[in-house]
Amino acid sequence: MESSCYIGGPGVGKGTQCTRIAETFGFTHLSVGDLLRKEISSNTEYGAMILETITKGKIVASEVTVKLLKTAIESSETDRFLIDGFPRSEENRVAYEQIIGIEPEVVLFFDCNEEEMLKRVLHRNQGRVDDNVDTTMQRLKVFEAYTLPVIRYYSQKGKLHKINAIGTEDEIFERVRPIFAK
Ligand SMILES: Nc1ncnc2c1ncn2[C@@H]1O[C@H](COP(=O)(O)OP(=O)(O)OP(=O)(O)O)[C@@H](O)[C@H]1O
Ligand SMILES: O=c1ccn([C@@H]2O[C@H](COP(=O)(O)O)[C@@H](O)[C@H]2O)c(=O)[nH]1
Ligand SMILES: [Mg+2]
Repeated sequence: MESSCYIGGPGVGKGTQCTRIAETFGFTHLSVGDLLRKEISSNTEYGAMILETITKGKIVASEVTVKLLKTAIESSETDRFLIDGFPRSEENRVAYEQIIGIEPEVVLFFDCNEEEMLKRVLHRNQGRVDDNVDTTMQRLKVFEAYTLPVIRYYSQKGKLHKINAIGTEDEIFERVRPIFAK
């Protein structure tokens, strides 16, 4: 199995770029946020807890997210994955590595200022419960407190690619392309 992870603040453009990377380089795109939203819309045992956590901009317990990821990976016919929006905390990272049993080959960190991220979230228009100022401010705090340590970890391991996420979608994709076009 081959995998790469994509992290960055709210609305920075992870999903947008992941879609293009997956299409261009033949990966299966797994968005952990989408897996969680599916649990809400399917009213599963975790649905209510996930809705509350997402609405507050907090991080869902690793046991739930890793379980969802494991099921998605095991039910896929491919073995090349692109994991969008995960790991969001050191706890997530350790749980993933223990349960799935491997580390991602590369980790992309999309970097952008908070003002632009907020603007992108508020213009998204997809009816997401977390696309509002209060939740986004909370998500930015969670990102600093819990996700930055993950970024530091992968940077120390030499796996991190920091991508400047300011510019057009095409410009950003051209910054990503050389990582995979080997
Ligand atoms: N380079 C860009 N410039 C301007 N807007 C962009 C850019 N890339 C993506 N967007 C837009 O910003 C919004 C957020 O993008 P996207 O959903 O890809 O972000 P995300 O990082 O996955 O966010 P989240 O973590 O909240 O899921 C979307 O409306 C998208 O069309
Ligand atoms: O690993 C994860 C991924 C997501 N969440 C929760 O979902 C929302 C939205 O996630 P997106 O990746 O931006 O779609 C996020 O704010 C978290 O509340 C999570 O807990 N763990
Ligand atoms: Mg997304």
